[in-house]
Amino acid sequence: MGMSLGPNQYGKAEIRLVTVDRQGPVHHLKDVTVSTSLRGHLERTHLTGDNADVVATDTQKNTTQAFARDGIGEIEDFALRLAEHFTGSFEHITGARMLISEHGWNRITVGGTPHDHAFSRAGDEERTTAVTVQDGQAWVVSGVTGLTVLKSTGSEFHGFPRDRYTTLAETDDRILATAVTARWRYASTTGINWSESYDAIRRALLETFATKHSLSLQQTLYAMGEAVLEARPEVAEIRLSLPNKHHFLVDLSPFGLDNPGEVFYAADRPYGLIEGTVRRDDETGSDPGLAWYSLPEF
Ligand SMILES: O=c1[nH]c(=O)c2[nH]c(=O)[nH]c2[nH]1
Repeated sequence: MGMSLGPNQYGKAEIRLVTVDRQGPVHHLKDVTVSTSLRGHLERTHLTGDNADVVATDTQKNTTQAFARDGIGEIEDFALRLAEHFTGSFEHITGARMLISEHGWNRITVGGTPHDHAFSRAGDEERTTAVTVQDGQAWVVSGVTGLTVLKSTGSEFHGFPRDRYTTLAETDDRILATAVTARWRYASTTGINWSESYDAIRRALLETFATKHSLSLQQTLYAMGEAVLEARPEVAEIRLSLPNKHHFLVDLSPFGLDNPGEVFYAADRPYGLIEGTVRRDDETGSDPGLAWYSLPEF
């Protein structure tokens, strides 16, 4: 039977890395998880077990740790540094994908003052980036995940088709809640202030979720993506994955009580999952298939 090796990559997954900038009395903390993947001419190890072209995953981990010695900086820059190092240093490694998620820490406030070196974890929200370098070209797809939001009114859902299996009541006032996963592809990989861009995109997502009167989570998804593209010219396209965190009105009638939108059951499963892309008409862009390949949750 004829066969050959198809697309493949390998690396070290979920390297946990915490750095402390202790140059002054006020320490700065960075907490990231890095996954490295290398691609290239790797037929030999797969077909014969000859490892002459294999940069060990242990070496990838060590390199990541060593590169953090003088600080990680912006996760996008750190990922680009690593990807360019691996592709530039080994002839048979022609591509690299670095995934980084950054976990937030807040300073503990003591008597109203932020403490110099004590922190509390910021919760489930993470800032993410996926940097791909392939044959000298680079793509940056950054994002946010675990951004959990809820609005207690300003959401309706009605007008959907009814068949013999439809039981859902139409509503003109419901809770809308989701945990936003967003990933956006930057049109360029240089000259961007990554943090400023991230903060502005996050703000646009939140403000639109809050202010857009919702007739469906799909409509809200599109409006959130549109707001980001309108506000940020550096973003070529954005993808959103929005689990509909259903809040069901509890039937209090067995207790002789009405329930005018006061008491809800927050179901965790199953959940609706609304996903979509918003892109510019004139965006021909780079190779999105490549840049999105193997991203978790898509
Ligand atoms: O915003 C929504 N979109 C749907 O597609 C859907 N389906 C459903 O049961 N509830 C909802 N809500």
